[in-house]
Amino acid sequence: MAKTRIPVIVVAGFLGSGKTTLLNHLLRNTRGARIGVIVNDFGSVNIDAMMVAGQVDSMMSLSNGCLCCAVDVSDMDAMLDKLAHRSSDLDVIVVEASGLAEPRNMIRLVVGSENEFVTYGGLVLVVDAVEFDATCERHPELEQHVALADLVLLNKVDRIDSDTHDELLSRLCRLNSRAAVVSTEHARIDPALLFDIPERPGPQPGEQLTLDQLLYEHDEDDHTHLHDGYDAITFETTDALHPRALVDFLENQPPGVFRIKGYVRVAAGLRTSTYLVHTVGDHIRFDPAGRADAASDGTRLVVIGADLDTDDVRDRLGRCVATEPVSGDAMYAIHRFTPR
Ligand SMILES: Nc1nc2c(ncn2[C@@H]2O[C@H](COP(=O)(O)OP(=O)(O)OP(=O)(O)O)[C@@H](O)[C@H]2O)c(=O)[nH]1
Repeated sequence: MAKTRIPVIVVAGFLGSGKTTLLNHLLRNTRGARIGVIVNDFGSVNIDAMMVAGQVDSMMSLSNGCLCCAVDVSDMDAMLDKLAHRSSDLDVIVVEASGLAEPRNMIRLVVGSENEFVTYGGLVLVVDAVEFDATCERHPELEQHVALADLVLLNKVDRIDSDTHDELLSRLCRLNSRAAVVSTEHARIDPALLFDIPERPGPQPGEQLTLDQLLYEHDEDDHTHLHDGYDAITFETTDALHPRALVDFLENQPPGVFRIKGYVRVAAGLRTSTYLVHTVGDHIRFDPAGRADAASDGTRLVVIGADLDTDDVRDRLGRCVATEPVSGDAMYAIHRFTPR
């Protein structure tokens, strides 16, 4: 089967909002995922320690200038090419934009990449809960950045009261009703919300825990559970789905959804086909599933997000099941989102 493309996640946020804190948190809680990192400079990321512990698998840094201003698509491609190639075993690449970067430019660099082994994995915007109002006054473009985000981390909620918290949540929701908003302290978010956690075998009895596992368990002891802020809903059916109904669901996702992934079996004309589907925010991708794929005899989708209405998500997906014969050209709805 073709190599799965490596998602490239852009992390943006105004100066001091907590981007580096998020990156360090993800690197300490990789849960076995292999992470490649592109940052402006490694000054504040504890890269040496991470390297020694085997937490960071590959890194690229732009030591002078701002990633978004100084880099054009070919520069970004040169960095991505070093991380993502045929023999790369990375699960995800995280690009940390500098605090003044324009997220739209960063997205353009990733989406415009000609590297065939990567796919855009979404924009994570870190918002400083304490400074949001003041920053918006000085830099109104911050509101547009919120509108672009696929996942908003409302960070530093330890420093605001619950009324302010509620107000901020509704304001962010007004600015972007589509994105999942997760409130965090010190950017502690479950990495599973951002990237797939690989199913690699855990330590056998008598085996030592890796530093990753030790760090992860340590975090779990000290703080609220990382997965408190989000839901993962699984939808399974052996009935084939209607391609147009499915695409309509994916293009008009329920509020709070951040990612959708899994296998779908769709029917059109006399054919049923199975695809691997992956969405993050507005970005939808269908890859034909290989024949030998064990999961290819039905639909199994996982919908991940914050404050999801489980019944609504299941009902809407249930309504995607094809109840009548579907015309063959309905498959074009999906072909719009298959790789060239
Ligand atoms: N109280 C509190 N402090 C936080 C939280 N998250 C981050 N900080 C602190 O805020 C400061 C800025 O965090 P960084 O992660 O460096 O922010 P950044 O977005 O990478 O900053 P730039 O690189 O300057 O854009 C640091 O001192 C962090 O320790 C939080 O949730 N609560």
